Parts: sequence; structure tokens; C-alpha cells
Amino acid sequence: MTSDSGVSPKTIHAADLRIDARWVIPIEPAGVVLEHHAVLIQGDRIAAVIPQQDADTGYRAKETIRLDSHVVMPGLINLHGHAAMSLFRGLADDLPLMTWLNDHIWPAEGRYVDESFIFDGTRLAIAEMLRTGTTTFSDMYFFPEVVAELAHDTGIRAQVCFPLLDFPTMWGSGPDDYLAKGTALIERWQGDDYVAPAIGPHAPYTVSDEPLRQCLALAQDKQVAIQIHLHETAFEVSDALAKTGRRPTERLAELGLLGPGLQCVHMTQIDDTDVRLLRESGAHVVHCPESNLKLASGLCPTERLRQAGVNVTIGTDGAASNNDLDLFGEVRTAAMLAKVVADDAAALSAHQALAMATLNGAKALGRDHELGSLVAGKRADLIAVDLGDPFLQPVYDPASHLVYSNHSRQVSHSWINGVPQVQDGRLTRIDVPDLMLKVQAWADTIRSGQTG
Ligand SMILES: CSC[C@H]1O[C@@H](n2cnc3c(O)ncnc32)[C@H](O)[C@@H]1O
Ligand SMILES: [Zn+2]
Repeated sequence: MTSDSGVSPKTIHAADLRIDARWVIPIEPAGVVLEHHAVLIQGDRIAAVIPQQDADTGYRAKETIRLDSHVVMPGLINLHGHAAMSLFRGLADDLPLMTWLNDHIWPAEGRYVDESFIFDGTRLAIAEMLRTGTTTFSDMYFFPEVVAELAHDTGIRAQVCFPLLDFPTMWGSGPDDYLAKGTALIERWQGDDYVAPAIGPHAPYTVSDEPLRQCLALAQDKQVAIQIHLHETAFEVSDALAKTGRRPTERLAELGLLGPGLQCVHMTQIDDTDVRLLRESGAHVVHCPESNLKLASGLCPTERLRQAGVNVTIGTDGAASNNDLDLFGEVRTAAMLAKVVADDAAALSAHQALAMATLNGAKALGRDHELGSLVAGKRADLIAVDLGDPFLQPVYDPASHLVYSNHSRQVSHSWINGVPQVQDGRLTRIDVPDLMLKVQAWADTIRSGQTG
């Protein structure tokens, strides 16, 4: 069909939302910064990322937002944490891992952790993560059914790993009980858009072979991921060598756990065999640099792993060992550390660091076909960061500012599945005054040593 002038009329597409941004960093293609582009959203998907002039002629949007001093990019993916531990932030500092766990954190958990602790602590963590640009997080903690329900109701994406240890905790009496409850969690949430259930055996030093085999069987049966703390400290590796003659990664490989469904958290101690096992199996590494630094656990050689072809993602760990859940801060630390560990200032460039916190995380979750970059057809999970403040001037390269300059309070907007979660720096779906009252009550209880 042609108009009277003989020229074919241009198709005008509908969009729910048009975001006009000064800069867009789509992550795919890698290393690209687009200027004066529009991101068009239809329903829960990205419809297009195109120059603003093309959006003027090709799209009619119900709503348009102009972000003239902002960079728009995919939402961040925090691949490891213990969300409700936010309520233990600053409770036990300046300690090495095993003293921190044995003498402080595990006694505190035994005393205070119940369903209401998990609900309030996880809500606090979600508020912090959303406010600082995270749109997907992974959790490994007690009462995972509470975390799953809360993430779903809030509309934030979460991989919820049920915990498993050899010994009893507040959530279960032992491996069989954890597995039974975990199986119920998987059956309840599998296929959900926001919640991906997964299996979280705590660490090689707290889970013996038979429960690890059962974790693998469950993962294979239900097609879910496994996340485990691995090679967090030199002591973990030397102790395993002394007791079993094998490094923990070798033990997991022999048990059959190493594979593309395994997320190995920390990996601060790595030899050539570890690199080979990770590369050949397709297992993912979750780098948690600030927790590793604060507990003096060690340094993950991310550049070596990256060059070997291992997918390296990033996580904050819990707020009791970090002590925040600001993933941009984590990315900055990761970029700095990568350079000094590799003795190469070119290691982990700004664009590679941003990919680590977005697309690499999506790969580890098995969802890179729909998350992790701003590509038409993917889910509309995106954030805007305002670079307009004086402390961020001048802007030669927005990717550089996102990684190397401090802008943690500059996340102005966030959408998950096209639904606004942060608008002009304010959380849209969390009642912050109510949350603050609950947090204050927990702080009073914990400070006075009472039980909850
Ligand atoms: C099985 S639920 C999670 C369990 O892990 C503890 N935890 C928190 N941070 C770490 C860490 O860095 N290494 C090992 N274990 C950690 C947490 O307190 C829970 O008990
Ligand atoms: Zn952890």
C-alpha cells in the first residue's frame, strides 16, 4: 500500500515506554557506548535500542522519560549473597573467616534467625540492592521459601539456593531434611519468572560426599543449578589436602559436581589443575572481592581465569562480611584487584568489569538468552545512573565513571520486567519507613543480646 505521494507509509510501532538516554551501554555488542539513543520497552521486553531520531519516526510510546545526563545499562546481577545477614552488618568485624563464623556468626544465627528475621533482613537487602542497581540476586540462606515469596512479591529476580550442611540448623535437622525441604522449594518455584530455585551446599568442609552426591542427583533430576563456597581460603585447601590428599575442586570433580550447572563462590586459591578443571567442565566462578579482602581470605586471579575461558561473575557475599551490597562498589574493587593480581593495568577493563556484573552473571544462571544485555527481545531489566553531579565531571567515557568513580547513590531508575522499581532514586515497591522500624527493632534486640 502507498500514500497519495506514492511513498510507502512507514510502520509506526507501539511501545509502553521510551527512555531517551544521553548514553546507553548495552553490554552486547561488547565495549560499545551509544549516544543519544532510545530504549523502547513493550510489556516485559526490550523492543529496540535505536537512535532517538529513529524512535521519533518509528515508535509511538505511551510514556517517554528523558534522561539527559544518564547512562542506561542492563540491571546488575549479584551472584552471591546471604541477604538476611544485612541485619548482622557490622556485628563482627576484623576477623578471619573461621573465627568469624565459629565464634560470632553461627552463634548469632542460632540465636536470632527465624522466619521473621529472614523476612525483614531480606527486605532490607533487597532495598539496598535495588537502590544501588541490582535487578537480580542470588541468595544462599535459611528459610529460602520466605526469600522466594518476598522476591516474587517485590518483583526482583532471585536465584534462591536452599542451604545444606552436615549438621542441624534453624532450618533443618540434617541433610535428609534439607533435601526434602529443598525439593519442595524447587517444585513450588520451578518455572517462575522471578524466582529460580537452586541448591546451596554450604562448602566442602561442611558437606560430606554422600549429601553432595544427593545434591547432584537432585540438580540433574530437576535441572537446577548448584552454588557452593569453594577454595575460599588457603586453610580450606591445605586442610583438605592434609585430610584427603585432594584439593576440594578435585574432590568435587571426582563426585561429578563440576559442570556448567555449578557456581563456585570465591576461588581465591587456584593452581593449574583447578584452572583446567574449571575450563573443561564449564563451571562458573563467582568472585566476591570485598568479602575476600575483609576476611583476609585471599585473592581470586580473575584475569588468569578469564584468559583461560572460565566465566567469572561477581557477588557481594553477605553484608556481615562486606559490609554492603553495592555491586557497583564491588565491580570497582574487582577491577582494581584484577590489575594488581595480574600485575597488568590492562587486566579487567571497565567494559569487561561491567560485563562481569551483567552478562556473565546471566550466563551463570543459564539465562543469557533473556538477561544481561540490552538487546531487542530480552527482558526489560535495566537501570539508569545519573552522571550529572559535579563529582562525576567531566565525562569522557561513561563506562570509566561507572567502574572507577564513586557514584553509588546515583542510580536514579530501575525497571525489572518493564516494571519500575526505582524512580528518581526512590523505591516504588518497598515501604521504607515501615522497613526501618522493623530493622531498628532487630538492632535493639541483637544489641541487647535478647532472643527475637
Ligand atoms: C548454609 S546458609 C549460608 C551459611 O554461610 C555462612 N556464610 C556467610 N558468609 C560466608 C562465607 O564467606 N563463607 C562461608 N560461609 C559463609 C552464613 O553465615 C550461613 O551460616
Ligand atoms: Zn557466602
